[in-house]
Amino acid sequence: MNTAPDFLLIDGLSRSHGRQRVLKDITLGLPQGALTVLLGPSGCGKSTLLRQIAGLEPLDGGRIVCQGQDLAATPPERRGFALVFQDHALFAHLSVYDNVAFAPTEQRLGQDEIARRTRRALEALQIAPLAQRGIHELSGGQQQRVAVARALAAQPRLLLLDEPFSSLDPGLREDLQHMLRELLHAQNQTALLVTHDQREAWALADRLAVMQAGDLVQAGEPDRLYSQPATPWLARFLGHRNLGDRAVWLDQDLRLLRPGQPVPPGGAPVPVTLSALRRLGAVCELSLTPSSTLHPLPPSWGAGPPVWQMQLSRREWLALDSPETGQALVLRVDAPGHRF
Ligand SMILES: Nc1ncnc2c1ncn2[C@@H]1O[C@H](COP(=O)(O)OP(=O)(O)OP(=O)(O)O)[C@@H](O)[C@H]1O
Repeated sequence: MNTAPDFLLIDGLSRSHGRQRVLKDITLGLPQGALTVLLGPSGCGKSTLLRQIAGLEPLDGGRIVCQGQDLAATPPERRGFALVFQDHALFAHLSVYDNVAFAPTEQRLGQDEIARRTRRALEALQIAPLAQRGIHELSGGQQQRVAVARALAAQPRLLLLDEPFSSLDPGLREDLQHMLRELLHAQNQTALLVTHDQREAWALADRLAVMQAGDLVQAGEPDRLYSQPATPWLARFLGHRNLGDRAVWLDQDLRLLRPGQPVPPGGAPVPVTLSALRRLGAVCELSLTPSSTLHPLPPSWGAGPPVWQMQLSRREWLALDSPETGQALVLRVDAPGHRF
């Protein structure tokens, strides 16, 4: 659990366009050094909130407090925030390298530090080979990566990212998400990233905030939102589908077996930890302890090779990505001893 004090407090923000209430009394803290992901369907108000934090959109109510200081009178350029919006806004007359080196140079850092930060950001975004190119010689996706690298190299007080990887292919996007997360942590960078892509949110978020139609539905640790969604809408949005009281049968690759499906050959018992499940593309939470294991069923439970049954201490929610559909399946698992 993150106990660091909030770096930024969004306190009761609202915004309307005509009769449409785009933001309804949003309150959210951004912890120092953490990446908070703001997730929600298209049009729910994410970008509006980001723009308000940046100082580019008026507030109809509420306040934004950064390290104890109300930002109402602080113009965007004095906030010390870096923004990556969907239009990139790169310096067209500068090379890729000079775009990324721009902020460290303005900050009058030493030559070595400028070069180090610039190189690190270029490498993280996998654009070092493009360093000497002009901006007009880049694809849209490459420009997007330059924009992210430029913002990272600035090491701002707060990094604001609006759908920063939207133009990229899925494979590259996943690589860059991984690199971004590593670099943000290495820099202890406080950041807020907006996306409507759930995979991106799960890959990146230290904290997750989900919006729906101008409301902040829930914010907190991603696993907590997943296992204890605050509203039925959020449960559905996150992919929960209750399959009822059924036994959970898993093969050694943690694939779900349907009733009656032939049991594949088993392997060694698989220790189940949250991180092991996540590596396998699954999410499991609530009170599954790190020491929980999958045990082979005793032979009396059926002929044939062993399968694994998850031993759980009490009623749990178990969510696994279905390899067939790519959708998350959530199963309610009853206590051991209960025969399904
Ligand atoms: N200048 C404006 N005038 C009128 N309505 C606006 C204006 N800007 C935004 N809106 C409306 O406010 C709502 C929220 O827009 P916003 O861009 O914040 O959503 P979003 O969650 O970021 O969406 P997306 O993921 O599609 O970018 C939308 O219904 C949008 O049409």
